[in-house]
This record gives sequence, C-alpha cells and structure tokens, in this order.
Amino acid sequence: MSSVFDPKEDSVLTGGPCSPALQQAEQRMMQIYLRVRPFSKEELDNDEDQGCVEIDDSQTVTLNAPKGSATMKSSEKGVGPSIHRFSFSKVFGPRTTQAELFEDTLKSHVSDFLAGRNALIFSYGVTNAGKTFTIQGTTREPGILPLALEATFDYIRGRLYDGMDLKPFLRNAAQSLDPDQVKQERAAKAAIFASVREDCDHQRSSSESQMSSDSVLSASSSSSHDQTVPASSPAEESCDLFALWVTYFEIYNECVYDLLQAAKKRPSLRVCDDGAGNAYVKDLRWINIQNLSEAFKVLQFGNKNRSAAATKANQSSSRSHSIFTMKLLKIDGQTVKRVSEFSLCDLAGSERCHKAKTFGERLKEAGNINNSLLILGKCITALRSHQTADRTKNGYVPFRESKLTKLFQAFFCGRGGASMIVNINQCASTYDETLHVMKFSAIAKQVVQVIPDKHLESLNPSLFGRDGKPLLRNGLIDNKMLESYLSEEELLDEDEADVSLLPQSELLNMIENLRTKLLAERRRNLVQEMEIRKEMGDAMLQQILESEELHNRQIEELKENHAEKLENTFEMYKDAIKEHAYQCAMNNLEDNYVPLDEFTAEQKKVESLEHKVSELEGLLSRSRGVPVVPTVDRSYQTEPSADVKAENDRLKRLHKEKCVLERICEDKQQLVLSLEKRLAEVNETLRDVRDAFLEKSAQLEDLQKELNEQSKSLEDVLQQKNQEIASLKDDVAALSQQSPVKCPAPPKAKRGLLANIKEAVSSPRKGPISRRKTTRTPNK
Ligand SMILES: Nc1ncnc2c1ncn2[C@@H]1O[C@H](COP(=O)(O)OP(=O)(O)OP(=O)(O)O)[C@@H](O)[C@H]1O
Repeated sequence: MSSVFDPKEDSVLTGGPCSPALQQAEQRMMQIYLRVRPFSKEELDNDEDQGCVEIDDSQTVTLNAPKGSATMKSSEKGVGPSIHRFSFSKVFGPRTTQAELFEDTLKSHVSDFLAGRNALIFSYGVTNAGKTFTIQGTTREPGILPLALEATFDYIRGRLYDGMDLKPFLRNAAQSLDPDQVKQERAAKAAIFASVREDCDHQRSSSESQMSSDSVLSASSSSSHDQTVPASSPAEESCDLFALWVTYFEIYNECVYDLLQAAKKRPSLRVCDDGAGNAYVKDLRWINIQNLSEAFKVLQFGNKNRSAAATKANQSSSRSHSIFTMKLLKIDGQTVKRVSEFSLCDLAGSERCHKAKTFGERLKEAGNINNSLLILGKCITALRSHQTADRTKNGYVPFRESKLTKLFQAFFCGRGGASMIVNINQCASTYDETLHVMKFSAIAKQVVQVIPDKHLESLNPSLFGRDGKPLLRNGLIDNKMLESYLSEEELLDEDEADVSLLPQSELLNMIENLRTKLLAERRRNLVQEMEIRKEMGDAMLQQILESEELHNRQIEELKENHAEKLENTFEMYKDAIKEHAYQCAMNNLEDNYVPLDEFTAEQKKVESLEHKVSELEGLLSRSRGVPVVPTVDRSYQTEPSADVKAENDRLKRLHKEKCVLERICEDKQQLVLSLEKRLAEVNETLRDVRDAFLEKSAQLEDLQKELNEQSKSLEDVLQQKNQEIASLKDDVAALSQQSPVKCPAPPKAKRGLLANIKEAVSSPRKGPISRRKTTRTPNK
C-alpha cells in the first residue's frame, strides 16, 4: 500500500478567495526543503541502512517502512500504507554540500533581507537528523548561518555605519542612543569578545566540531558558493550606510534566555507585543557587528551558553530552540530608512521519550520541546485549513500558546518569507518519527504566505501619543516623546492599547467586553489544554503500552532462549554421563576379561586337583583308621567356608572396635574443644585481671608520688617551725639574761604556749595527748 502527499493535487491550495489588497501582494507556498543526511559509520555497523529513504527525483522522496517499525505493523494489520511518497520544494541528498544547500535555499532569502524584507529559516526534524549541522556546520563545513553572515558582509562591505548610536528597537523600529548608552553598548560587546578570546586561548587546538571564529572565517571564505548578494542599487551606493545588529537567544522549557548575557544565571525574558501586533523579546541584548569575525565571535559565545545534553540518540543534542537574528538598518545620514530582519532558528529535536531514553529533567525538556513543536504543528495545520475551503473549522490559530509560535506569528502572517529545512536521517530505528516529521512538513508545504508588496517603512509600528502625533520621526522612536506619552508598562504589556482618553461609559463597555472575551478565551484555553493533555496522555500511554509489549516480548524471548540453552546443556551432560559409563564398563571388561576356553581349561584343572586332594585325604584317613568322609563336590557348595566365617567375624569385630574408637575420639575431640574454650575464657579473664592490675598499680604509683610530695612539704614546714622555735628560744634566753629580777612572771597562758611549743619540738609525733600532758604541767 502507498500514499502520496502532493499539494499540487489539492487545487484549493494554489489560490482561494482573497481581498483586492492581497491580490496585489505576493502569494506563495511556504518553501519546504528536505535534507537527507548521510549514514555515520556506527549506523552502518548497526545495520540501520535498510533502504527506508529513496530519493526519486529533485522534488520527491519515498519512505519504505522497515520490518519491526510501528508503520509496518499497522500496514500488516491493514491499518495504513507501508510506503509513503512526499514532495518538497527541493530534496537534497546525502552528498549535498553546505554551499550547495545555501545556494538553493537561502540565496533568495538573503537577497530579500538585503533588499529590506524579513525572512525566517527554521530547521525541523528528529533528534540527530542534522539540524544543527545544517544551520551552524563545522569549522570545515560552515552551515547556512555563517554563509548568510558572509553574504551580508559581502553586500555591505565599504558601506558600514561605524557609529553605534542607531539601534534596533521593538520588533521593527530603531532608536537613537545617547553617548552613555553607546559606551554601555561598546562595553557589552568588549566583554563578549574578551570571553571568546579567553576560550580560544584555552582550546586553541580542540576538536573540529567546536566552532572557532577564526577557523570558520577562513573556511567560509574558502567555501565555493556563488556570489549571492544582489547588486546594490545606484542610489544605495551613493550615500546609504548599513548597520548590522545581531542577537542570539534560546527557548528552553518554555522560557526565553539571552545567549549573549554573560551572567551565570541568566534571567528568563518576557515576550511582549510592540503595540503593532508584533511579538518581540524584551530586554534582549543586541550587539553591533562590524565584520565577519565579530559575528562569529558572537555566535561562538552564544553557542557556549546554549542548553545541550547527551540523549541516547545524539551525544550533544540541542535541548532548546535557538534563534539567531540579524537586523539590518539602512541609514541615510542620521535617518533610519528601513529595518529588515533575518532569523535562523535551530529547533530542538522532536523525539519520543522511550527511544531517546529520557528521564527526569530530560523528560520534562522532551515534554516542553514536543509541546511547542505540537503547537507549531497545530498553527501550521490551522493556517492551512483556514486557507483552504475547509471553513467548518474555526479560524483560530493558536500562535499564542507557545513562545516559539508567538515569535514566528509575524512571519506566518505575511510579515516576511518563511522557509523550513526538514532534516532527516535514513535510520531504520527512527523511521516512525521520521515519517511523522515528513507528514508535518507535507502540511506545512501547503501553507500559503501572503507577503505584502510594500517596503518595510510602512510596516513600522503605529505608535501615537495622546495628542495624536506619531512617536516616530525619520524612522526613529523619539525616546523623550515616548516617555512623556506612554509609561513603559503601557507600551510593553501585551495586547494593551492607549485607552486613557476614552469616556467612562465606553471604558465600562470595553471592560465588560473584555471580561466576556477573557472568559471565552479562558474556556477555550481550558478545552484546548485538556485536549493537549489528553493527546499527550494518549501518546504517553501508547508509548508505555508499546514499551511494555516490547519488554514482554523480550522477556519471553529470553525465557525461551534460556530454556533451550538449559535443555541443550542437560542433553550434553546426559550424553557425557552415558559416554563415561560406557567407557568405564569397557575398561572393566578389558581388565577382567579372560577368554572362555582358558577359563574352562582352568576350571577343569581345579576340578581334577580337588578330586586328587579328596582322594589323597581318603587314603590318609583310611591309613589312620578314620572313616572316609565322602568327597564333596565343592563346585556345588553354597555354605560359606570356616575361613570366610572367621574372616567375617574378624571384620565385624574390627568394625566394632573402630566404631568404639571413633566414639572415643569424638568424645576426646569434644573435650579438647571445651578445654580450648575454657582456656580462651581463662585467658580473657587473665587479660582483664592484668589490665585491672596495671591500672591499680598506676593509681598506686600516683598516690605514692602524691604522698611523697606531701611528706616532703610537711618536713619543710616542720623544719621552718623548728627554726622559728630555735630563734624564739634564743630570744627568750637573751631576755632572761638581760633582766632576771625585773622581769615580771609571764602570764599562765603564755607559759602554756611556750611549753606547748617546746613539747611539739621535742616530740613532734606524740600528737594531742602529749600536748595535753604538757599543758597541765604549769598548774602543778
Ligand atoms: N549532511 C551531513 N553530513 C555529514 N554529517 C552530518 C550531516 N548532517 C548531520 N551530520 C552529523 O550527524 C550528527 C547529528 O547532527 P546534528 O547534531 O546536527 O543533529 P540535530 O538534528 O541538530 O540533533 P539535535 O536535535 O539532537 O540537536 C552530527 O555528528 C553531525 O556532524
């Protein structure tokens, strides 16, 4: 079965009713290019080449579902075709060079951009399909972005406006900067370049994929694409100058981040409306570029900040949508005559979670990526159905449901030409996702873009002050006037107009209308959100079921494999045992083998010898007078002989003895074990006692030391006291010699004290009893 998606067959798409104004405008289908990337070596090794992608001609490609793909399974159940054919504006095969791609896809857009029209190029495809390679390329093969920059500088060479005082403003206006603001611009630019220089110093000779400005510069200047730039008009050559400003930002997890912000934690930026229906990113950093080298440095700086992570499918997968925008200001003196914009968007890879092995943070990213791509798809489908005769569906295009589509809206609504480069790989394992991408692009191809045949001057935002005067002079926003008429919030907030001049009744009406609209909008959003959630839930459930089925199948296969292996091993062992038994039997047979005739001859010999023995025994007994015992044919004897019996008895006895000995041995062993245990316990106790002893002796030593010190100090005190007493004695003796008569009798208490002292000196160890005796002496 096969199906064909060819917009040419759909007659409605080529035209359709349109207003007279639009009839003057250029109507064209959105250009959709297909690029098929070559297989990598690993993919060829992994048998990914199964002829899934066939390029029929320069515009058509056929996809053949490989075995095992969901498409093939559905086709086998009769649900859908297994072959799909798609047509594109142009198909580029695996051997297409970057320069060739640029020539055939971007040439016209660059010309438009230089001539003052806006352009948007975006790359779309599954992860690892070659989107980043197409947009950015490598140092040896620069992509369409470096080539577009080169073409732009070729065009404006020699006509660069070197002042930095005219800068893009809002979506498509310009503003004049004062000297302080110019200084700030220069400082921001210098900071970026300094950072890039540092990086270059660190990675002077790093891998090819890292884009260094110098190497890209040399590569792009050596790339052999034709001169793409349009010849300048004579008027432009005479006096017009050009200023080129660039910006680089990413949309990651539905947040906009400036890739040219040097800060480590970049703030999320707001998407606002410029008052003329154009969405733009507020507070985005614009850098004025004077040459190609500077442009590459900015690109390099931004790439360093871009969110990338390794998924199972791609080692450095871009996890965000990145948008590089150039704005060209055409300047005459100090007047900006026009502003044109050229954006290149590298979309994050669409992917299925289980295939890309995404979990946690990566799963959230995948959800956001898939959601914004889903909304992009919805917008394109809605645009397409709005443009066809299918008017049963409402005309609502959900641009505002994702940041990406909000920013793209202007292009889809005719404010510039948009083209999509669809990137695919040819791998069998990603066939189903690739098919999804192709179906999406088939719808996108049918979108008609209506591009007004007007110059951009007339598309500038219509900003008017309260007095009705325009805020634009010579294409420039007059900042002072702007400040006096509108507050920043009024100017920047989405969907807000200047209503302050309206009478109160109208304002109330307006509020009521807005309330109704808001409620309706909320209801519709809720329904849409539920639809999206349901879609995503269904998709996830489907994925879970698929993976469960796959796992079950794998488990079954594993079980079968193991059972088979087990059976084989079992059989192998059985054979080996049989073989071994047979060998043993054969060996025994060989050892014990006696030929039959030899055996019978031997038996006969034995019989004759036995016969002889019995005859001799008969003779012997007869000669002794003992009655002859009739000979017994031993060959028929069944009773065991006496020797055998004795031997058996001996064996039994020995066995009994052995048993007894074994029992004794066991008992002894038990005893030894218990003794060993006791010994261990005793050792343990001994160790404890020894430790305790050591501790006690240490304490004893300390006490001894303390005692020694105390007795020493006591001796010192005693000695001191003795000396004092001796000197006191001397004093007493001297006094008694000097006046033996006059000297009054010492009071009783003093005599007692002296006697005490004397007693203490004469017998210091006698203690209180001896002291009591001495105290009594004076009373006698
Ligand atoms: N035309 C091509 N020729 C040679 N190699 C290519 C081509 N296109 C892509 N490649 C290589 O394929 C790999 C994947 O490409 P790339 O990183 O551009 O994929 P992607 O679609 O941007 O993936 P993601 O969405 O995950 O970022 C890279 O190693 C790249 O060099």
